[in-house]
Amino acid sequence: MDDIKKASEQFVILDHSPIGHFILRKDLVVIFWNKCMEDWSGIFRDKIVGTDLATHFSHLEDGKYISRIKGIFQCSAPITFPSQVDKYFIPSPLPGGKYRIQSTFVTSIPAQENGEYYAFFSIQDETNVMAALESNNRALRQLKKEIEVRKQAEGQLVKLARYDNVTGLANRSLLREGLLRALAKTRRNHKTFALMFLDLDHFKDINDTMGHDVGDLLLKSVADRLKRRVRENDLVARMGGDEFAILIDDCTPDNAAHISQSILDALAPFHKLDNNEVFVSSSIGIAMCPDAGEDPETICKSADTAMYLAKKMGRNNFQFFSQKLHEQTMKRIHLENDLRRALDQKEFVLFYQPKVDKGGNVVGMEALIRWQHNTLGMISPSKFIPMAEKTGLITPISEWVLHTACTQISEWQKNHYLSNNAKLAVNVSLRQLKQDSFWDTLQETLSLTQLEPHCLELELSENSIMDNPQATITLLNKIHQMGPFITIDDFGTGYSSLYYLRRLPIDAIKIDMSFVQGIGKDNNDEEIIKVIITLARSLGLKSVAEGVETNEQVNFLHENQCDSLQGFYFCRPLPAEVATHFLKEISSEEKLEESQLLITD
Ligand SMILES: Nc1nc2c(ncn2[C@@H]2O[C@H](COP(=O)(O)O[C@H]3[C@@H](O)[C@H](n4cnc5c(=O)[nH]c(N)nc54)O[C@@H]3COP(=O)(O)O)[C@@H](O)[C@H]2O)c(=O)[nH]1
Repeated sequence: MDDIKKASEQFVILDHSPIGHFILRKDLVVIFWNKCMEDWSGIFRDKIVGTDLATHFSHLEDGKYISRIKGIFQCSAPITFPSQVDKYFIPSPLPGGKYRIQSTFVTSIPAQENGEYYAFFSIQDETNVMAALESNNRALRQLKKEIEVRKQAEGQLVKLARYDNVTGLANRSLLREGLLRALAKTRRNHKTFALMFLDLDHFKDINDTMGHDVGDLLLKSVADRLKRRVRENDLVARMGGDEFAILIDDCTPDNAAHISQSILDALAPFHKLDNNEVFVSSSIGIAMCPDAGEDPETICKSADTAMYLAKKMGRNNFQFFSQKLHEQTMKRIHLENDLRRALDQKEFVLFYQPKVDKGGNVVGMEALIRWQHNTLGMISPSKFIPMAEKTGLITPISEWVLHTACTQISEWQKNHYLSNNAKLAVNVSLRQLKQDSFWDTLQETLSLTQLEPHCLELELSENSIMDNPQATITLLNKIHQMGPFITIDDFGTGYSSLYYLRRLPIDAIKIDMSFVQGIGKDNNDEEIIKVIITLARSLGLKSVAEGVETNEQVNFLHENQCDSLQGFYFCRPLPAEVATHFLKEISSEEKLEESQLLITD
C-alpha cells in the first residue's frame, strides 16, 4: 500500500484538470483518482486508491468490461495516442439510478523500470469529445514532464546513495559492489587484485587548526591526485573522514607496492587550498586478494589492519596485510631500487668460463655477469636479470656487459693469452633483442673495442628466438652478415620449431645442462642429447654442452661427438683477473688437461 501511495503522489498535478483522470495498474487496482473523478463519481481518492476498480462499480462485474480493460494491458507497447474505450466505461451516477453518458479515453504510460505500464484514463462528457482528447494530451504532456523531473531527482538520490558528496568519489556501498565484482572476476581468471586503504596522517590537526572548509578542500585535492594515479577502471572511494580506498584490478604485490609508493609521492607535495599551502602524508594498508579475504567485509578488515600497521610503522609508508608478503615484496623492491644504482656504483662484475674442445683447447670464453652488492654480497644473475628485464634496466646493463667483455677479450688476444679464433660469448636477453638500438650498440661496441666480429658469440635462449621467429630471423641475418657467431642457448627446454630452426642463421646449439646432468642417470636425457647432436650436425651446426661436471659426462659427450664442452669439470666461471691468470698459464702449456682442473668459488 505504501508503494501505491507513493505512486499516487506523483500524479497529483492531475487534480488541476477539469477532466476526470484515473490510473489503473495491470491487476485493475486504482493507482490514482483525481479531484474531478471524485466529483463525478462521488468516490473519494483515499477510498478508491489501492482497491480494485470493479468493486466500486457494479456494472463492471459484467465480464465484458473487465476483459476490455485487461486487453489494454496486453498490448506489448504503450498506447501513445489516446484511444476510446467505451462510452459507458465509467458512468457518472445521476439521481434516479441513471448514468451520465461519458467518453473514456485510455493511454498507457511507463510505470516502472521493468517495462510495465499503467493505463491512464481520461473521461469526459460526450458532448465535448475533442476537448477530452485535447485535455488528455495536455495532461499527459504535463505528466511526462513531472516524471522527467522525478527521474532526475531519483538520479540525484542514487548518486547520493553511491557517491561521496564532498569528493565525488565512490562511497562504501559502491566500493562493496566493486569488491564483489572483483571477487567474481578473480574466481574466473585466477588473477589477484588489491584493495588499499589510505588514511591521511594528522588530518584532524588540519581540520582543527584551519577549519572544516579547508579540510574539505584537502579531501578534494587528495581525491583528484588519487584518481590521477590509477587507471580508469580502478576504483577510488572515500570511506568517510580522511579514509580512502583504492581497488586495483589485476594487480600483483609488486604492482601494488609501486602504486602505493607513487600515491605516497603524489600526495606529498603541498596542496594549495585557497590561500593555504597544506602538507599531508598518508599511510596505506594493502590487502592482496583473494588471499586477504573472500568477501568484501573481510577484505576491508584486512586492508584496515594493514593500514594501522603502516601508521604504527611511523606513517607515510605502506604495509601489506601479510607480514611475509610484505617482507618478500619489500626485499624485491629494495633490490630493484639498488639495481637502478648498481651500474653507476660500478657494482657489476663479469666472470668468465671457458669452453673446451675435444682436444682440451680453450675455444672460447663465456662472460657471465655477477652483482657485487654492497651489503648482500654476490648476487646471481638468475636473481636480478629477470628484474632488469622487467624494469628495462637490461638495456644499459647489457650494453655494459658487451663493452666490458669485448674489451677484455681484445686484451687477451693482444697478449696472446687467447687464440685469434677463440670466441667471447655473451648472453643476449629477449628484451635486448627487441630493442631497436641493439644493432647499433653491437656495431658501435665492435668498432670501439676493435674486436674482430667473428670473435664475438651471441648466446640467445631458445624461447627468446621463438618469441617472434620471423622478426628474429631478419635481425639475426643482419647480425650474422656482420660476422658474430650465433648460438641457441639452453636448447631442449623451450619449444623450437624445426621449421624455423632450419631458417635461422645460427652456428651452434648449446645443450641445456638439465640433460647433461642426466647422463649416466636417465636414458631419456642421454637419447635427447644424441638427437640434439645429430640434429646440429645435420643442419651444419656446432654442438656445445653446458653444465659438464663429471668424467662420465665428458666421456659420453666425446663419444657422441659433441664439439665443445663447458662446465665446472673444466673450470668454474672466474673473475677477470683470475681468468687472465688462468689463460696465461694454459696458453704456455697449450692444452687444458683434465689434471689442470681449476675450481674457484
Ligand atoms: N642477459 C644476460 N644473462 C646472463 C648474463 N650473465 C649470465 N646470464 C644468465 O643468467 C643465468 C644464470 O647464470 P649463472 O648463474 O652465471 O650460471 C651460469 C654458469 O655459472 C652455470 N654453470 C656453468 N657450468 C656449470 C656447471 O658445471 N654446473 C652448474 N650447476 N652450473 C654451471 O650455468 C649458467 C650457464 O649459463 P648459460 O650458459 O648462459 O646457460 C643464465 O641463464 C645466464 O645465461 C648476462 O650478462 N646477460
